[in-house]
Amino acid sequence: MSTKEKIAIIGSGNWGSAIARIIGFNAARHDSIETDVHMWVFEEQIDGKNLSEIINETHENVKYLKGVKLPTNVIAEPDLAKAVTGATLLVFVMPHQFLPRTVPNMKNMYAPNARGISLIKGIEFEHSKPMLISELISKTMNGMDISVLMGANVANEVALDQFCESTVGTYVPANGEVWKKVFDWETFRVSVVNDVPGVELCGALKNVVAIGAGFCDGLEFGGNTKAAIIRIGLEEMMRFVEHFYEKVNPGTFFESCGVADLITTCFGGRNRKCAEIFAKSKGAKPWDEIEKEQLDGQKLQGTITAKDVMTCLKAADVVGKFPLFAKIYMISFEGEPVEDIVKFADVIAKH
Ligand SMILES: NC(=O)C1=CN([C@@H]2O[C@H](COP(=O)(O)OP(=O)(O)OC[C@H]3O[C@@H](n4cnc5c(N)ncnc54)[C@H](O)[C@@H]3O)[C@@H](O)[C@H]2O)C=CC1
Ligand SMILES: O=C(CO)COP(=O)(O)O
Repeated sequence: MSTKEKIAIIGSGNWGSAIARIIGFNAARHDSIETDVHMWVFEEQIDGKNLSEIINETHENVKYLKGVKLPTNVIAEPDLAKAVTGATLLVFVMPHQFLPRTVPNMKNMYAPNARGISLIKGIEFEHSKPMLISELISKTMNGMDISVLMGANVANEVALDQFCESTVGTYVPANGEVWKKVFDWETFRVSVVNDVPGVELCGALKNVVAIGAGFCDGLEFGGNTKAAIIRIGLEEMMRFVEHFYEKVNPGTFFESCGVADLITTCFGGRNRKCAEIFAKSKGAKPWDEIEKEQLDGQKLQGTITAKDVMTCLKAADVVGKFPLFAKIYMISFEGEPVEDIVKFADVIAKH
C-alpha cells in the first residue's frame, strides 16, 4: 500500500479551481504526495456538456476560472464518494451554505488517518453562538483534525501567479507542515500559525467589512472614508474574536489572513463589487439579483455572514459594541439608507 499522501479537493468554484492549480503543481513535485489530485465538481451542464468532462478534456474550468489552464494531474470527478476514496488530505473549498448537504455524501470513503483543511470563509452558529466552519466539519467527520487556510487571495489574481501570501492556522504543528507542502508555491507564500479561530474568523468577518467598503464606493466617497471603514472594521473584527474566542493571538491580525485579506477584499473582491451596485441602486436591487447578474454562478458570502454575525451579536446582547457590523446588516436587510453607513450614534444609543 502506498504511504504517500493523497489529496482530494472538495469544491471547484472560482477559488477551488485557482487553488487546485497550485495543489496540482505541488503534488507533482513532492515525492511524499501522490501526483494525481481528485477535485470534486458539483456537476452542471455547459452548452449541453458536463462541466467535469470539459475540465478533464480541456484542463480548464470554463465556468468558474475561464482562461486559466489547470495542470493535467488535477482530475475532475462529479461523484464525491469517488473523489475522496483513499484520500489522506481533504481540502474543503466551497461556498459555506452547501457544506452541510455535501459532507454526508463522502460516505467515509477517505483514509482512516485523513486530515482536513478548510478554505471556506463564513461562520455557522450553534445555540446562537458562532461556530467555526472548521469545527462544524470536524464534528461531522468524527473529530477529524481540521486546519484552515485564509489570506489575501483573490482567486483570479492567484490564478495569474501574481505574488501573494496566505496563512495556515492549525492545532497540530506537524499537520501545519504537511499543509505548507501542499500549498506553498513561489508566488503563493504560506505561513503557519497555531491559531485556528483567529485565522478563520479573520477570513469570515472581512467579508462583512467589504460590504461596507462597497457601499462607500457606490456612494462615491473618497479614500479617507473607505480607510475609516476598513480601520473600524478591523477593530470590530478583533473585538468579535476576543468576545467569542478569548484565546486568539492578536498577532494573527497582522498575518495575511488579517489586515492583508481585509484590504484586498475591500478593493478587489466580489463582496465589494456587489455592495457598490446595491448602494448605487439605493438599496432597491435585491442581493440575489445582483449576485446572479454579476457573479455568473459564483456566490456572495459577506451578506450571509452579516446576518449570521448579527444573530450572534443580538444573542450575546452586544450589538452596541459593533456599530459598523450592525449598520452593514441594517442597510443590507432592514431598509436603512445606504448613506447611513457612516452614522453610528443611533446604534450605540439604542443598544
Ligand atoms: N473566489 C475567491 O477569490 C476566494 C474565495 N474564498 C472562499 O472560498 C469558498 C469557495 O469559494 P469559490 O470557490 O470562489 O466558490 P464560488 O463562489 O465560485 O461558488 C461556485 C461554486 O459553488 C458550487 N455550487 C453551486 N451550487 C451548489 C450546490 N447545490 N452544492 C454544492 N456546490 C454548489 C458550484 O459548483 C461552484 O463550484 C468561499 O467560502 C469563499 O469565500 C476564499 C478566498 C478567495
Ligand atoms: O476572500 C477573498 C480574497 O481573499 C475573496 O473575497 P470576495 O469573495 O469578496 O471576492
